[in-house]
Amino acid sequence: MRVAVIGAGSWATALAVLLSRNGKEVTMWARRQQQIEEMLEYRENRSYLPGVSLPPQLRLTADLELALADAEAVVLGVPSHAVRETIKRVAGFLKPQQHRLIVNTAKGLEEGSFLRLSQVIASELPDVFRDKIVVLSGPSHAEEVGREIPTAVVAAAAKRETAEAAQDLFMSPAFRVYTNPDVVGVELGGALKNIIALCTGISDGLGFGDNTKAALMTRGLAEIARLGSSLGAQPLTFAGLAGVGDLIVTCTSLHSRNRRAGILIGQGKKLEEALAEIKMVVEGVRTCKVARSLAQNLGVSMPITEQAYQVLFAGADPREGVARLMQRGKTHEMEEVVLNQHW
Ligand SMILES: NC(=O)C1=CN([C@@H]2O[C@H](COP(=O)(O)OP(=O)(O)OC[C@H]3O[C@@H](n4cnc5c(N)ncnc54)[C@H](O)[C@@H]3O)[C@@H](O)[C@H]2O)C=CC1
Ligand SMILES: O=C(CO)COP(=O)(O)O
Repeated sequence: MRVAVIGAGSWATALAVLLSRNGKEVTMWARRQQQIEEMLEYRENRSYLPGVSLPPQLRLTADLELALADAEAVVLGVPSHAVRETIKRVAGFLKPQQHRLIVNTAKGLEEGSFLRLSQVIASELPDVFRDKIVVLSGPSHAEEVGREIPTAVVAAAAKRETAEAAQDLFMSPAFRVYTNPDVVGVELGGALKNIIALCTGISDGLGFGDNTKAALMTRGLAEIARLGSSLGAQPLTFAGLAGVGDLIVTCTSLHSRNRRAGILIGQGKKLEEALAEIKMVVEGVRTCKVARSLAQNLGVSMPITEQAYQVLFAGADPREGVARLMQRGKTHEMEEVVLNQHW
């Protein structure tokens, strides 16, 4: 299968390399010609994925039409805020008979519309492409995928054959792909865990310990599942790779951009300073804003997200944010379930 990978950041590059190693004919598109020249010169994406060689057969271009010309699968690897403008441009070159798979790999929610990214993509494409949209998510840092470190992810689509087509495309000895019909849950798990990763980073930056991290991750998962379920996700999806799996990797890995940004904020840096230092996209920042508004609109309780919002956007002291979480009114661990069933 011929594949166009749209974007040339760390994740797009790792996936383009993986697909090339899988024997696919891959063309990777970057919007800046200068980045293409750098990658052509060094056969390496030194800015976003240093140390990983680009296979000789991987084609590189800044010409979007050329990238899509003979592709059958399109893999979108741009950050969430760029998904709409990018798919709008891509749409102009898509042909229903030829382009059989549209895979989104970004993790986020659209600001303003509150849409999941597969919904953003669907809204910009003719209806004939609806069943071809797949979401790829799960615990998968580019730095490790680029080095063929064993990784397992999820491909979610409304139609089983579509998810299986993505499974066949990406599956390799070091990259295992499961399918899941719960597109809503898989997308929300991937987007919302970034907020919690920022928080565990902040906790680490403040010098708190493993207990704090475990508490944030577990209670973070509870609020992810609460918002997710209220938006139509299957609760069990959050116990899978796109839920707790991605939460674990992002909250504990030093590769995580979200966690690293959080550490800097916990150490006293302003949000802008932290983002400038990380250089790559820190999706949890935008997602925090969107998730907080969504939770407020739906009447869903998300206390950790609320404190993250206060710290990121309202100038709250992170230490006070932690204190407010610890000293909230008393509650039951599984209020919705246990209170209805036993008490
Ligand atoms: N890096 C990782 O390990 C993983 C990242 N992701 C997701 O993939 C998405 C991309 O993340 P990364 O590759 O880490 O980001 P990155 O910061 O490494 O690269 C972002 C790339 O997008 C380009 N870009 C920025 N604005 C653009 C625009 N308006 N139009 C076109 N291109 C634009 C940048 O020039 C850069 O090449 C995010 O949603 C992230 O959550 C998902 C799984 C793993
Ligand atoms: O989603 C990711 C890993 O699965 C990437 O997380 P970060 O953006 O925090 O690095």
